[in-house]
Amino acid sequence: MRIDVVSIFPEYLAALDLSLIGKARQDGLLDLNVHDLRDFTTDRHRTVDDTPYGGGAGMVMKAEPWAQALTSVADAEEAARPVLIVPSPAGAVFTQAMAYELAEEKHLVFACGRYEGIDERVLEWAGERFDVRPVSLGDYVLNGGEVAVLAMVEAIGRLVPGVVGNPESLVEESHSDGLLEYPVYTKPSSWRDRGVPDILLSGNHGKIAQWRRGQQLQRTAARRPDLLEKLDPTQLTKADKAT
Ligand SMILES: Nc1cc(-c2ccc3ccn(Cc4ccc(CN5CCCCC5)cc4)c3c2)n[nH]1
Repeated sequence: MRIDVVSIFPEYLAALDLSLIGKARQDGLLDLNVHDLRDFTTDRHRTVDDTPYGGGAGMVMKAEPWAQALTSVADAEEAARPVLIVPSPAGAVFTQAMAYELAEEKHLVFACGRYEGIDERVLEWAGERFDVRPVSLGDYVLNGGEVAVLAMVEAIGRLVPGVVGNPESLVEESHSDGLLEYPVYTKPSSWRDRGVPDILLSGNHGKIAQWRRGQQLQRTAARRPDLLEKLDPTQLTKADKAT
């Protein structure tokens, strides 16, 4: 998978050189390229913003540097129509389902806005060449798109085959079955007078799986009842309903 990120703060994305995603880049599993939007300006001051039409606070990102940058990255990979993900408070909320879907794509391009956002005409213009997706990380306002891109690249990248050593660990995670995950414990078995649930020390894997499922349901009911509402009834077994 090829990923291109365009930002006026390319150093913000340095964290993607580390750990799993960094190793995947070295292994050639992820071809991740970060670009400085200012490299696509033509004036001496490398201007990327200007005042908003209609007034209002702050500045808006100019369209032309984005058009130059996006054309350059689209040409870099002849793969089918790249997906252009534009972090925005006004986007569809990013979910694990979206991460799975995007992990199948050949070419992802992330446009990191700053200031008060990007001139809307860029998203309209990009529609010819890209599958344009405004995406929100959640219902809170960040100062720009970079933090959202770090989160999304990590969530998507770890689903690309070979990136996570043991694919087993991708199966039982939160949200992959529509529920929150169960609690985990490790040695010592007694820590500051706190023990580990006996069932986990029993070696009875059937009962352990049952207990873990019960914990998922209890946690989800307590912390995210909205997820329970969304559950497809076929995803709940008879035993679940007895919990
Ligand atoms: N999930 C999530 C993603 C983002 C995100 C993503 C991308 C950018 C680019 C800039 N910002 C900062 C910003 C966004 C909005 C405003 C308010 N708004 C501006 C337009 C006119 C009306 C009022 C102010 C500043 C961004 C914020 N935040 N949260």
